[in-house]
Amino acid sequence: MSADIGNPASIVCEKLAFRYPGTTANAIDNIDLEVAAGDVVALVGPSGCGKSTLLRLVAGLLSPGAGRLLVGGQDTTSISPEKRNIGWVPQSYALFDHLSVAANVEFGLRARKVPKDERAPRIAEALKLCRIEQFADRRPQDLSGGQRQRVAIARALATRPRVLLLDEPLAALDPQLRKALRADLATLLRDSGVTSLLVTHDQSEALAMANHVAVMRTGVIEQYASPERLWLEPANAFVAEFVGAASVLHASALDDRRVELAPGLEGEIDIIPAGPKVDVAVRPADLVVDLQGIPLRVTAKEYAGGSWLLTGDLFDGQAVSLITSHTAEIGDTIRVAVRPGTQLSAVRS
Ligand SMILES: Nc1ncnc2c1ncn2[C@@H]1O[C@H](COP(=O)(O)OP(=O)(O)OP(=O)(O)O)[C@@H](O)[C@H]1O
Repeated sequence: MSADIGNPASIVCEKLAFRYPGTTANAIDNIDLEVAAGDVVALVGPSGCGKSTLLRLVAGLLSPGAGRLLVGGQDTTSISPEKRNIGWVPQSYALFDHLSVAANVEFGLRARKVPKDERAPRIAEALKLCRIEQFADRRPQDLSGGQRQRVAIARALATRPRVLLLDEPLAALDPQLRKALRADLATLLRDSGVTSLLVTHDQSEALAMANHVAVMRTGVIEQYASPERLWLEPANAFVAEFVGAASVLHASALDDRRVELAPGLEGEIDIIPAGPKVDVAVRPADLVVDLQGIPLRVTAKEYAGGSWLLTGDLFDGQAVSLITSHTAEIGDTIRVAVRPGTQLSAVRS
């Protein structure tokens, strides 16, 4: 699919900045970002980092304080939100419960003043793409959360947007459904061919759904890369910790590839270190319980379904987590080593 659903546009932010009136800091600060036409991109980061603000700027609900925003190569400064041809899927879906699914989708077309005779084929096309044709006559309240989400997406896609913006698209679903539906949603977005920009605060959702991920912190983009690159080559400790649930340890280089993460805890890294000291991302799957290993005093435990996520302090004070089938109590000391065969990621900057 589907050249006729939309004609996807690229999105380019050049030194984009925005400050809310009455505040002293920029909510978005000097952002450079290039989203290719047809790409699926996630904006991810902790609460308050500026994800929704960036989405609202692209939608035209806010105007940049500085910098430029181009959609399809065109500077948006002089294009009103209605003329931008951008689809918006709000977090709550904002469906009309008194209207059928088809009428909800038609609503978006009416709002865009699409002539009546063009509406029926457009509605059919959007319902088909979202695989909800069979629900055309139902009310949204008689659908599951996942199906309601598809109605909201169908309503946006029927307008043949050049860009689709999704604000926390899975937030209204319960946790089990969230995980089950994220692959479905990713497939739908890719099949639609529309450039999609989605906001999430959940790094695992961003990695699972997007082709590229912008990791944000306090108004800036810390790294913009494919999920794999983010995982393998985190630009800094924040990205490693936020995206990979990693602890960043200050290690000493032993030779070309081997490092000492803490006294007695050695591992291999993926690059030749530039100097005697190197920051290394250590993720929960990188460590194992090992009687020959070094002591770790357990400070927190969390059941992770068949295994435990244990967090603790190494004796030099650095905190790490590991996922293990061994259980331990808070306050216990266990022994840990780097999982044999693991290549740890050096943090480049
Ligand atoms: N209407 C507003 N007036 C003033 N400040 C605002 C307004 N909306 C957001 N902000 C501030 O701008 C910054 C960015 O907010 P934004 O809503 O974009 O963050 P976010 O990453 O989407 O957060 P969340 O994940 O919690 O939704 C925050 O510091 C926030 O307090």
